[in-house]
Amino acid sequence: MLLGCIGDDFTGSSDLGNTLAREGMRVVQYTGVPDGPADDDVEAGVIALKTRSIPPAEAVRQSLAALAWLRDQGCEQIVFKYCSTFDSTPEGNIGPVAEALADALEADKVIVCPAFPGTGRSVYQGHLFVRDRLLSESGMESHPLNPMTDPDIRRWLARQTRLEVGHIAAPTVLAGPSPIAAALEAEHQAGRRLIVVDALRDADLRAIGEAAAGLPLITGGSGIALGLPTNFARRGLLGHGGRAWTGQPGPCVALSGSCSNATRGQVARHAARYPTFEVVAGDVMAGRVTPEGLAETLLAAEGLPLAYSSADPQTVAAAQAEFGREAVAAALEGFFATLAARLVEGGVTRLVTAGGETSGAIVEGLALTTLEIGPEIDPGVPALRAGPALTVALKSGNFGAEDFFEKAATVLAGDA
Ligand SMILES: Nc1ncnc2c1ncn2[C@@H]1O[C@H](COP(=O)(O)OP(=O)(O)OP(=O)(O)O)[C@@H](O)[C@H]1O
Ligand SMILES: O=C(O)[C@@H](O)C(=O)CO
Repeated sequence: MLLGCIGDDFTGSSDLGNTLAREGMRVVQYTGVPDGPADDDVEAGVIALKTRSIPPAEAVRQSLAALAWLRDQGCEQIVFKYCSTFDSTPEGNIGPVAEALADALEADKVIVCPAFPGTGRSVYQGHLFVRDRLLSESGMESHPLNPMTDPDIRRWLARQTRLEVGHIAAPTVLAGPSPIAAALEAEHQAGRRLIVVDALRDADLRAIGEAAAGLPLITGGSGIALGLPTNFARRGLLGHGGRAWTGQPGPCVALSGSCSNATRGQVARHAARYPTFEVVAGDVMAGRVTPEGLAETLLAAEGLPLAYSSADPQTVAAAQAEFGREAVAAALEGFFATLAARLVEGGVTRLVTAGGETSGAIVEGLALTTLEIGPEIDPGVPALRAGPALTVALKSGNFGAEDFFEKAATVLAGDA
């Protein structure tokens, strides 16, 4: 294994796997730290953790355990993947995890770059944009778990870490790999170890990737990995891409716990065409709806049924005020995990999930240990094979076109 990756959630990990596979690496995504060694032909291993919204010390512990396994597999470079909208709170977990990994790897120039131009995320003058809006005006300011209220990621990150935060601005990035490498060195000499790097286009990310050849640790969204496979290919270290991926016929169900603007649009579109069932937070908290009962309904439904708890910010805020933010999130995630298990037991062979936390709970609930990365459904979302009779798509909240659920069902079937 050449490249070792640690993702702070499951959808984000498959987003990174998608980028690396598209760029020619043979990639496997693991759920948590594997018990045994990786297969010999794996070139990039992505360990998917669910550390985005847990206490920082626990996120650090799990990330260091992942690092130890990846080093045992021989990885010479590590990527720490977090969200392209920099999902975190003033406590963490991006800063604490990056800092711990940097210490363990003795990394003194650590790139921090959440840019993902393919989905409209760019970093300019240290500020994160989602298309033409600042992060803090993009809808992310009302995220259920980590409201992003400051678009200056240098300032946001500085609240999370003891390390000095540096910056490389767009003019240097546009000048190419050598000036970027020189600027990284200058930031290091100035004592700034976590270095936010501007990036507007894929070409910028490829240049940053080239400048990062040989760095032990790189952090960012999946875009930061765009240029890394070429570094290995140049040295003749890559084989010929992934194994052949095949789709899976059979029943398909979509489950959504994401409350992002994009997912709510996808749910609304889907509801106009297919059987759609709302999971109301208060009903779950009061036990008025059970995963077993809903599974039966979904299994009996025609077409491509969808169950969702996705709701607008006012509805989410009201549920959180009544039951507590963590309690309602845990109850809904547990509900979807059990629901998914009942659906697969009932014969579902294609499962589409929306929302990082939600998808993580479902993958854990189904005890899926390795995921083979398949074709891209929409930017950042690949089809995944989870076992001999199960394919899944784990959609990050804000990703995907309006008809994502339908599109995913088609690609999972191998029909695209
Ligand atoms: N109706 C609701 N009321 C309160 N909380 C909800 C509701 N629906 C979902 N949630 C919780 O909100 C959180 C949504 O996070 P999740 O990561 O699944 O989606 P997302 O943030 O849109 O996706 P991503 O992390 O990929 O951007 C989950 O913990 C979920 O349980
Ligand atoms: O980077 C992103 O936006 C996604 O891969 C993700 O991590 C959302 O959960």
